[in-house]
Order: sequence, then structure tokens, then C-alpha cells
Amino acid sequence: MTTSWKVRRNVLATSGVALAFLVLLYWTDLTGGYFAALDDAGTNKNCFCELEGSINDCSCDVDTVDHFNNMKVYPRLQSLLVKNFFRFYKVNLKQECPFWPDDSRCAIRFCQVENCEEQAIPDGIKDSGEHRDRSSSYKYTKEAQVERSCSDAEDFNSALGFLDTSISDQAHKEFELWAKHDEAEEDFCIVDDQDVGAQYVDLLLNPERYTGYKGDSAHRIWKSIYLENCFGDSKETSNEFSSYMPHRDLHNVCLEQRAFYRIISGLHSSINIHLCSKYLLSETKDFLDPQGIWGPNVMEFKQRFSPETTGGAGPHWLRNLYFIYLVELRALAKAAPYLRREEYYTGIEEEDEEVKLAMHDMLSVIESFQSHFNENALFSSGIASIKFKNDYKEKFRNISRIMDCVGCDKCKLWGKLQTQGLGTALKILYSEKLNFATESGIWDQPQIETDPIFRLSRTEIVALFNAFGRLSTSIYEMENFRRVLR
Ligand SMILES: Cc1cc2nc3c(=O)[nH]c(=O)nc-3n(C[C@H](O)[C@H](O)[C@H](O)COP(=O)(O)OP(=O)(O)OC[C@H]3O[C@@H](n4cnc5c(N)ncnc54)[C@H](O)[C@@H]3O)c2cc1C
Repeated sequence: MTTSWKVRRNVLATSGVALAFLVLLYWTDLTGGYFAALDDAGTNKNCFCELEGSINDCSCDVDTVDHFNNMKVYPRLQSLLVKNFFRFYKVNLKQECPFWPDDSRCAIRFCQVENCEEQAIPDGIKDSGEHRDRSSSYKYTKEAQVERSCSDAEDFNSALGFLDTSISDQAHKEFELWAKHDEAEEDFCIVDDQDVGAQYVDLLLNPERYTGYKGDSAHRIWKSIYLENCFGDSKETSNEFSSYMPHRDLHNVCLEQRAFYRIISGLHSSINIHLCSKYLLSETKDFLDPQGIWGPNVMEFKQRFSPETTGGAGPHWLRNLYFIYLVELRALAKAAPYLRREEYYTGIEEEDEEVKLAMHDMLSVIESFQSHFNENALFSSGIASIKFKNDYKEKFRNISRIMDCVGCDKCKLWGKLQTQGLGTALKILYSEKLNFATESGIWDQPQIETDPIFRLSRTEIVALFNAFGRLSTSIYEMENFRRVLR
């Protein structure tokens, strides 16, 4: 690049940032009085996103989460999620929608997912495969990468060691299916990284941001997802979209149903906050800036969340973001002893060591949080709750199927990842196997020799942390919107 090009590029980049800043200032000015909402005391001091007080159904408040996330969790996640172990996610984006014909395509080019180059993926991730077989928890260890030599077995007496293996191949296949079925029993979502169509995606090349996906297709997805919240009392005859979003009736439904709705609504808020904070401000056709200018769009945020434009519901939706954040935070704390034992192996020695250290630090911070969500409050009412828990699983699995119907590849990628991360969090929170392994002190042993029973695949771990990273970023971005709107 010549010097004059560099100068021109710098000028353009600076003008891009300046434009984004001006848009911010413009809207701050315009909305100064409009945004200010009355607080409980009747004073005109807060913007609608200046949430205060209890998050409901949890023992902590918004301020505590803001401080903990923005100061401690967010910066750590930012440096962790760019590491090779976390940036490559294996997913099947070609799975057909099982519910209706795919009738939509995203209107703008920013919907496309950029494929990653085969050589960019570290060998340690590629070669080890992603099978969820019984040895999967050790597959990312260094030892698992070293092939066993046949000569290791030279002094082995084959006659004495003879084992009657006269079990048919068919029976072996069935055993495998049973094992897979037993393992999947605890799953809250469908993991498709073993599908023929699954491929690695570099998440850093495909940031979650505004794509222009909207209208009937997007609404049908959200509506179908909220419909999964109907436990028994089906409202399927209603054509009213709003009837699936009972924010006004929340106190009339049981805790489990309320939690389900709040989790989905929190995810919905998070996705919409991202598209507001990484909005396409200007689609410049300049070949020096082919990606356009991206930045926060305060007007879009206001339109989506202010009480005036949402019938008073917007601030509740934002509060639900904190709820889902606390659910995933608690899952990470619960799985911390297990996650500390993972190798995070990619084959790049120096980086693997760094990731392990960063992970230990991150998990200690997460464990130190004082007001964790109490997962035992859910599914605690005897036999009925067992059925409820199974219904929950089935409904979350359905949500992962619905994600295959999203008509914009980039939205589908992040939708699937976040659903899988959420499913992994719920699996951790309600896994009998994890409880059993933890209670038997297995994670404290210097060497784990027996089958630990509970395990997560690499794909589940990548989804779990990236999904939590999305929620953490949303809470951080809210702080930025708040600053502008004050
Ligand atoms: C899985 C998925 C992923 C997506 N990812 C992206 C993306 O990466 N980039 C992008 O630009 N677009 C994305 N979209 C589209 C985006 O979420 C919106 O659907 C779209 O921008 C249209 O917005 P809307 O204003 O019509 O309301 P929508 O967000 O479509 O919401 C529909 C209705 O739901 C209610 N509602 C809105 N928010 C909440 C909430 N938090 N809780 C409860 N109810 C609520 C309101 O009544 C609203 O009218 C995605 C959509 C889906 C389904």
C-alpha cells in the first residue's frame, strides 16, 4: 500500500468513526427528554434502560450484575474468546427446516457466513474429531493425540488374555446407540456437529451484527419459539402474536413456565441489542471500505426497547437479559471443577497453556459471585416436576430444530450457537451425572482414572462460552447506550 493510500484510508476510517459518533450525538440530543422515564419515586432521572433493583426470581439486582460483568467478566471473555480453541465452531447450517418449506432469503449480503480456510483450523481441533463417544472427555488431551504403537503390546499373552468377543457387530452397533441415547438423555438441545453437512466456522470472521433479516420469516421463528412455552394450556388457535408473550401475566404462571419465557425473552433481547450496537450506519460502496461503516444505532435501540414503542414491555425484556445471564453464569460456576480439568487442546502449546491459565482465572472469578441463581428452585415439586423437566428438555430441543428454519445464514449460525450454549448450561444445571461425579469428589483427584460419567464435547464447551460471551457483551453494550441516553 502506498503512503497516499494509507493516508486516504486513515482519513476515511476516521470519518467513519466520526460519522458514527455524530449519529450518537444527534440522537442523544434528539432524545434527551423523550427517553427520560419516571422512576418509582416520580423523579425524572433515568432512561428506560437504566434498570434498577431486583431481577425477580433471583436474589440479586441489576447493579450488582452490571458491575460484576462489566468490570470482571467481560474483559476476561474478550481475550479468551479470540483464542483458537474458542473461535472455531463446528455446525451444520445446511440442515433442512423440519417444519415448513424454506421460503426466505436474507435481503442483504451481510447475512452470508464466510467459510474458514481448512489450513486456518489448528490440527489439534481438526484431527481429534468431535465424536461424542465414551472417550470424548479425554480426546483433547495431549495423550489422546499420540497414536499407540503396536509394539506396546508385545509382551502380552494373547492366549491367557483371550476374551470372548463373540458379540455380533449388530449388537455392538446397538450398544453404541444405547450409550449415545443414555448420554443424550440429559441434553437440552440437538448437537449436529457430527452431521455430514457440518463444517467449521471461524466466529471471528462472522461477527453477530445487523443483517437486515426481518419481516414474516423472522417473526415466524420468534413466534414458534415462544409457542414452545405453552405447557398443556395451548393457545395455538390464537392468531395474535402478542398472546404468546405474557409479560403482563407472568405472575400468574408457575416459576418453571415463567423462567422458560424469561430465558427466551432474554435471548431475544440479547440478539436485538447486538444488531443495534453493530448496526450498518452507512453502506459505503467505496472499495477501500467494502464492509461499510458499523456502529451503535441509538434510535434503533429506543424503537425496540422503550416503553412508548413496546406497550411498556421493553424494560421487562431488558431485565430478562439479566435473568438468562444469571442462569448461564450459575451453570459455569457449577461446572467449574469439571472445566478446570479440560485441556483446551489445539496443539499450539504456548496458546493452550495460556488458555488454561486464563480459564482457571475466569472460573475463579465466576465462582466468587455472591448471588448465584438457585437452579434448585425449579423442578422441585415432586413427581409433577419430573414430567415438567422432561417437557422442558423436549421444548428446548424443539427450539434447536426451529433454528434450522432461520432464513439468514449468519443469524442461523449465532442462533444455533446461542441455543446450544443455553442447552449446555441447562444440561449442566440439571445433570444427575454431574451431581454424582462432583459429590464423589472425582474432579479433586490428581488423576482421573475411572469414567467420570459426565462430559461435555468440545462443541458444547465452545457454544457455552461463546453464548455467555454474547450475553456479557449485551450487558456491556447496554451500559454504552445508557451513557449516551443519560
Ligand atoms: C434466531 C434469530 C436470530 C437473529 N439474528 C439476527 C442478527 O444476527 N442480526 C439481525 O439483524 N437480525 C437478526 N434477527 C432478526 C431480529 O431478531 C428481528 O426479528 C428483526 O430485526 C425484526 O425485528 P422486529 O422489530 O420486527 O421485532 P422482532 O425482534 O422480530 O420481535 C417480534 C415481536 O416480539 C416481541 N419482542 C421483541 N423483543 C422481545 C423480547 N426481548 N422479549 C419478548 N418479546 C419480544 C415484540 O412484540 C416484537 O414485535 C434474528 C432473528 C432470529 C429469529
